[in-house]
This record gives sequence, C-alpha cells and structure tokens, in this order.
Amino acid sequence: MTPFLLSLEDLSVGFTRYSGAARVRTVTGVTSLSLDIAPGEVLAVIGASGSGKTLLAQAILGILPANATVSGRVLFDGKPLDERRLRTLRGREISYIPQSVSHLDPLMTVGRQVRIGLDPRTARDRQRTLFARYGLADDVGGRYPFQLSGGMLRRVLFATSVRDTVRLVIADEPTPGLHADAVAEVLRHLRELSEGGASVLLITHDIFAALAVARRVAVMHAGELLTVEEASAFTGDGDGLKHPFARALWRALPQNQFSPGSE
Ligand SMILES: Nc1ncnc2c1ncn2[C@@H]1O[C@H](COP(=O)(O)OP(=O)(O)OP(=O)(O)O)[C@@H](O)[C@H]1O
Ligand code: NI
Repeated sequence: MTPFLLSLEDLSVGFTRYSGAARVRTVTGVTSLSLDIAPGEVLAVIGASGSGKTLLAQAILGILPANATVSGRVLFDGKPLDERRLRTLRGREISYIPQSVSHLDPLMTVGRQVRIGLDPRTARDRQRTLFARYGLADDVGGRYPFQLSGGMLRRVLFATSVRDTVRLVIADEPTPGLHADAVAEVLRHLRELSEGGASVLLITHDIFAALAVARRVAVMHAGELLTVEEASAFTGDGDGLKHPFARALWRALPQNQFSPGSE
C-alpha cells in the first residue's frame, strides 16, 4: 500500500488548436508532471498566471475543459482515479474550492447550495453547523449570491465544499482580492482541514500564503513542475532552495529587497 493519498504520475494536459484551414496544433498546458501528497499534508502549488495550476486541479478532479487531452495517471489511495471512482468520491472524499465564486449558482439561495450532497434528513442541521464554522449568520442561507459580499461568498464556497468525510481538499486561489484578515481566515480554515486529517492542495499566486500553511511548495512554470521545495527553505537569501528558479522567484520579491550585486 502506498503511503500517499494522491499520486500524479507523468501527467500531461494538452489542447488541440485549429489555426488556419486544417492546421492542427497541440498546445501543452501541463507537461509530464509527477507529484505525491501524503495524508494530512498541506502542499502548495505556486506559479505565474498560465503556468498550469488550474489545469492540474481540473485533471485530478476530472473536470478538464472539453477540448483538453490528458495522459498519465492519477492515483488516489494507490488506485487509479477513474471517472467512476470520481463520481462517488467528488464532494465526499475529494472536495474542490474553485478559483472563482462564479461557480456558485446565481439563481439558487446559498443555503440550498450548501445542502447539496448532504443527507436530506440532517441537511438543515449540518448547514447551521457549517455556517457557524465559517462565520455566516443563519439568515444568510436564504439569500442569493448577488446579495453577499466577496468575503461571504468565499466562506459559502468553503461551506459547500467541505464535508466531514473529506480526505483531499483542492483549493484553487482561495485568497485573491481578499484583505489581510480574510486571507488569514481562509488559511486558518485550510489548516483546520489538515489538522482534521485531510490533505490540502493549495493553489496560489501568493507565496506568503503558501508558506503560512504548507510544508512543501511545488513550483510550476510554463506547464512544468520545476521543483518541490521545503517551505522552510524560503528564508533569508534562499540559499537552501534546490532549484535556481525558486531562488530567483524568492529573491525577486519586493519584500526581500536584494540589492543588485549582493550575491
Ligand atoms: N480550454 C482551454 N483551451 C486552450 N488552452 C487552455 C484552456 N484552458 C487553459 N488553457 C491554457 O493552459 C495554460 C494553463 O492554464 P491554467 O488555467 O492552468 O493556468 P493557471 O496557472 O491556473 O493560471 P492563473 O493563475 O491565471 O489561474 C494557459 O496557458 C491557458 O492558456
Ligand atoms: Ni488558475
């Protein structure tokens, strides 16, 4: 039995693009990516916009865009995560906190959306518990997404995606546009999930958010996973980082103010 909850083996995602009359071009979104996540581990994936982070999440969840082709293997509990297993695991053992609050249904009250997938007999009680956990007042359940603030919508997304049975949480950019307190709150929720035993894959642009919760940080660039670094190595001048790209990324942060010629 593998010690890993999730293993990606040589995962690639490509797109077919039609340019001109019949010329077909394949564009790679993710190239030969291999990665393991241990039970209860928080692993962050960082990388610039377009580096393939969301595709990685979508490949694991089996929700890639229709024009994507995928190869390689995704193992959950050491067994291939095929469409059939995904159908039973998604929303129960594997949950997804999507990049955009536009994943919420604009025409359904947020309370109903939080109750989707819950046992109908206990759904109302569970909703109350989840709302309390994420600091949402009870009456918020009767409102529609457009009636809530961005921060409240983020918390609703957590409430819709988090179940007691969850073993893997994939959070895609849960913090952009939030003020510092709200970021800290989101990170605290992710940490709580991992303390409860779930593995967390945190996708983010924000390296400091990543370092606040993750033990390891995977660095993506142009569809490739360049390196997986220990979070503790992102310190000082980054000498402990294995990969030159990770060192460059770290040193280029305005917070790290390395004067030219200081190396
Ligand atoms: N449906 C699609 N058709 C063609 N190309 C796509 C499609 N979806 C994504 N791509 C391409 O794949 C690459 C990776 O996209 P992805 O959404 O994974 O990036 P990302 O790292 O999540 O970026 P961001 O930080 O902006 O969310 C991009 O270059 C994008 O143009
Ligand atoms: Ni993305």
